[in-house]
Amino acid sequence: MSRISDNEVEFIKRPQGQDLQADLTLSTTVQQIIEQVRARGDEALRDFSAKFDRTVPEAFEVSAQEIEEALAGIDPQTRKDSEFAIAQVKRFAQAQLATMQPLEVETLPGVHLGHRIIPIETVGCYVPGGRYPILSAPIMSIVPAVVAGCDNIIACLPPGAHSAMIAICHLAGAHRIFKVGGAQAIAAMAWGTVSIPAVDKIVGPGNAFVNEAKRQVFGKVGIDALAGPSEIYIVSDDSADPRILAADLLAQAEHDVHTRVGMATTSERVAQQTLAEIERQLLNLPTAVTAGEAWKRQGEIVICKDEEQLIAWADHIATEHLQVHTRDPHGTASKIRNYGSLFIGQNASVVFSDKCCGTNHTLPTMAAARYTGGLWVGAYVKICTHQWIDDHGIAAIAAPAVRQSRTEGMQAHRRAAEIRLDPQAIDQITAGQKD
Ligand SMILES: NC(=O)c1ccc[n+]([C@@H]2O[C@H](COP(=O)([O-])OP(=O)(O)OC[C@H]3O[C@@H](n4cnc5c(N)ncnc54)[C@H](O)[C@@H]3O)[C@@H](O)[C@H]2O)c1
Ligand SMILES: N[C@H](CO)Cc1c[nH]c[nH+]1
Ligand SMILES: [Zn+2]
Repeated sequence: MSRISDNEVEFIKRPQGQDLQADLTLSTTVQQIIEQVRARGDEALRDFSAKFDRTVPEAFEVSAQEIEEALAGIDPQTRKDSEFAIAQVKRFAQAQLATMQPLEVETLPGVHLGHRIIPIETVGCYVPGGRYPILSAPIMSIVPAVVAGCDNIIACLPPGAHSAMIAICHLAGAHRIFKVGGAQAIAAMAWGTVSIPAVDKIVGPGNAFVNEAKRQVFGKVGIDALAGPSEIYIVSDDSADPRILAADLLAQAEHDVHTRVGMATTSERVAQQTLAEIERQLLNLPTAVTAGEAWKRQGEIVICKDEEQLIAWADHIATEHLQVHTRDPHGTASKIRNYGSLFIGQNASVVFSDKCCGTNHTLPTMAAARYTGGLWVGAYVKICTHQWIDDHGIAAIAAPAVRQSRTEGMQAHRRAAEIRLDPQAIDQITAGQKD
């Protein structure tokens, strides 16, 4: 098992930012938003939209005419590129779904067990708005729901979102689209309001408010995972190109000042050159205000003594995106356990998954990659078991069930098993004459 601590590696740059998710007021703020939406429905949604989005839509649901206008307004090349991305995400989701098979197996003579793959009926896809209109975001949440065969696919996006985002929600296959963002959108989809239907499961990334709301409504509805501010980590040796490393780190840093970006390397030279290269590239990066702040607050470069330590450190970080830039990237990659998605070799930049190669870009952050992968078609289906048992099966399993129930003092359980074992005695068993 890989356990490693900060003092075992050498920090060339340490992150200085505080963890936004650890902000205690966040939990209380979100709890109040959820309570208000639950109690006052659409009225609360209007209040929170005015407060946090500075705009209150006339109707929360996007009308057929608004969809037509959004489709008419989208730049033709942007539409083509979005359709390309939809096709790639669909192709990969279909291939992944094909790996999930229904099961029928006879585990003992007469004991027939199985499972079915059942699409979730109603899903709510949160589409983040904010700093950039991320055109691939609706695709990543909606397309796998279509592939899974969900009956009702609801999309929520902040009221200020670019109209192209509405067009892409529609092209991706959303059945209904609503202009409501943040924690209030999550509360609305969990509890339902007059305008917004309650869903069975909520998926999709978002800011700290969105994620905290998903955490708090979990149980009332299912959630995919907590996918917060983007993260990238790179493991490298001295074969890596610091210009490429810096470009890939800054690509994710431009998302948000909370983006966590970092690199571990076995090469002191690569570490120092990447540090210098980041400062150089920031000088002419149009989004340097955000990317530079993210790098200042969250940026990290560490030196590991060998590949074994590099791998242990990567598992410790459990980042959303892990790029591997070593001489034998497949060899290194095969030894790593904790990541949201793995980018093997110099060509596999995170940007391709972000936009259009077909893997889902909604991935676990904040080290959730220790226990989950990212959003995928499997998140939109339930694997539900069933069983049927013939007389041979009863002979094999009823006696142990009777004995265990008796040992546990669960007499009603014992009777239910016993009447299968001895059907002629059902009246005596249920009358308590065989207790
Ligand atoms: N992990 C992933 O897969 C992934 C994918 C895409 C985007 N992201 C991340 O999603 C995030 C998107 O964040 P965003 O903010 O741009 O969009 P968002 O849609 O998540 O949040 C915007 C909403 O937050 C609410 N809000 C704003 N200020 C608030 C406040 N003070 N109190 C309560 N609510 C408030 C508003 O209602 C607004 O509609 C980014 O951090 C990005 O990195 C992650
Ligand atoms: N990197 C984001 C997920 O963390 C997704 C994205 C889309 N476009 C750009 N970035
Ligand atoms: Zn990105």
